[in-house]
This record gives sequence, C-alpha cells and structure tokens, in this order.
Amino acid sequence: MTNDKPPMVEIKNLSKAYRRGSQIIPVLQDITFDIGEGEFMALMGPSGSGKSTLLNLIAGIDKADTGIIRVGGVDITTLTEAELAGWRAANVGFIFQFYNLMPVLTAYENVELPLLLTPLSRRERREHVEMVLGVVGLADRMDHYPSQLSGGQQQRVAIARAIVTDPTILVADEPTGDLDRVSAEDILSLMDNLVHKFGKTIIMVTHDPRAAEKAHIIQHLEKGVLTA
Ligand SMILES: Nc1ncnc2c1ncn2[C@@H]1O[C@H](COP(=O)(O)OP(=O)(O)OP(=O)(O)O)[C@@H](O)[C@H]1O
Repeated sequence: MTNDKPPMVEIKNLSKAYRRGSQIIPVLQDITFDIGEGEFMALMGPSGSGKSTLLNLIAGIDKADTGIIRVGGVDITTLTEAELAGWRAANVGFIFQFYNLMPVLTAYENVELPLLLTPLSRRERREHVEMVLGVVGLADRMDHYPSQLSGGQQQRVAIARAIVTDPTILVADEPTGDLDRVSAEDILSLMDNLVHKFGKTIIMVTHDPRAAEKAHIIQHLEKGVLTA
C-alpha cells in the first residue's frame, strides 16, 4: 500500500527494560517501524515477547527508556504524565480482551462515558453515542446492561466506546481472545469496516492467525526484537 502522507505512528529506536531490584530485564530493544494513516497492523509473537508493552507505549500508558514515539506528529515520549493523560483521552481508543465495560451502566452510558470529559452538550453526546452504536450494529440494545449482552455484543459496545471520541488511533489487545469463532469473525469484520469505511488506524496485539489475516501488516516480535 502506498501512502504519501506522513505516517500516523512513527517509532524510532525504541527500547524499554523493567527493573526488578538490581536486575534489569530488557523487554523491547531498538524497535523502529511506521504505521500509515488508515492502516491495520497486527503485532504477533510468543508470550512474553513484549507485544503488550509495545502497545502500551504507543498508547501512552507506559514510558519508554529511549527512542521516539510520534503519533499524529506528536512525540509522546516528551510529554509529562499529566499531558500524556490528556493526550490519551483525546487520541487513543482502547479495545481490551475482556471488554472492560462498567457493569452498572447501560450500553448507552458506557459509550457516553468518554464524552463526559469533553465540552459536548448532553444533546451532542446523544447524537455521537447513537451514531456509533449504529455503526457497531447495536442501536436496538442501547438500554441493555453488559450482563444482558453476549460477549460479541459487549465487545461491540467496547468498540463503540473506543471510537466515540474519534481518536487518532485505536489500540486493541487480543480483541478476539475471549470470543468464539463466529463472534470473533464478526468483531474482525467490524474492525475491518472501521479501517476501510471510516479510515481508522488500528494496532492490534493477537495470537490468532485469523485475526492477523485481516490486518494489512503483521509485525513479529521475538524476545523484544522485531523479526519482520
Ligand atoms: N510491570 C512489569 N514489571 C516487570 N516486568 C514486566 C512488567 N510488565 C511486563 N514485564 C515483562 O516484560 C516481558 C514482556 O511482557 P508483555 O506483556 O509485553 O509480553 P506479551 O508479548 O504481550 O505476552 P503475552 O502474549 O503473554 O501477553 C515479560 O517478560 C514480562 O514478564
């Protein structure tokens, strides 16, 4: 795929180690790659190879030791914790393996949650929430609680919540890991739609080869080093 725009995500010479007492455990070593706008990337690799750590760095949840992470032109490694929190809220949509919905809130209320941090009026929030619940095919389930929804439907609500603020990037950590094959296919088609119809940029950690097949690019990590 050719793309003459600057990359949506630029990662240069990124390294990260965890310290346990005097022990230093290298987790990511000298990682460099780009992700274009509207691309769908899968991160694969054995357990412990550093996939979630890399995803968390790109999403601004964790801090790199060295290197550059530019997302939408902003080098997030230079931001303070407070700036990073604001940046995350405005720029990153999260999709988790276990959905992470609030059980006491309806589908509508779960999706509205990130908008409560914005200056949007109640009416504007309603328009946004109804629109994204329509995109994920759950317009008729708005008043259901998570416990009244299937796993696949809960993941759809979580995806609606991730896109409702129109973030710069979507990060997904094993989004199909808790789903049966049919629901997993369904969620992957939805993610594919977000990329093709809405131009979203997605970075997804997965062990599932069928999930990776949907992606445009697959990056393999092996003991903290990119191998492809
Ligand atoms: N907070 C932490 N403190 C110390 N070590 C950590 C921490 N988080 C992760 N690690 C270590 O970093 C390495 C990479 O972990 P990471 O979760 O990124 O791997 P992964 O490829 O996502 O694995 P999995 O597929 O099992 O989720 C592992 O050796 C892990 O033990």
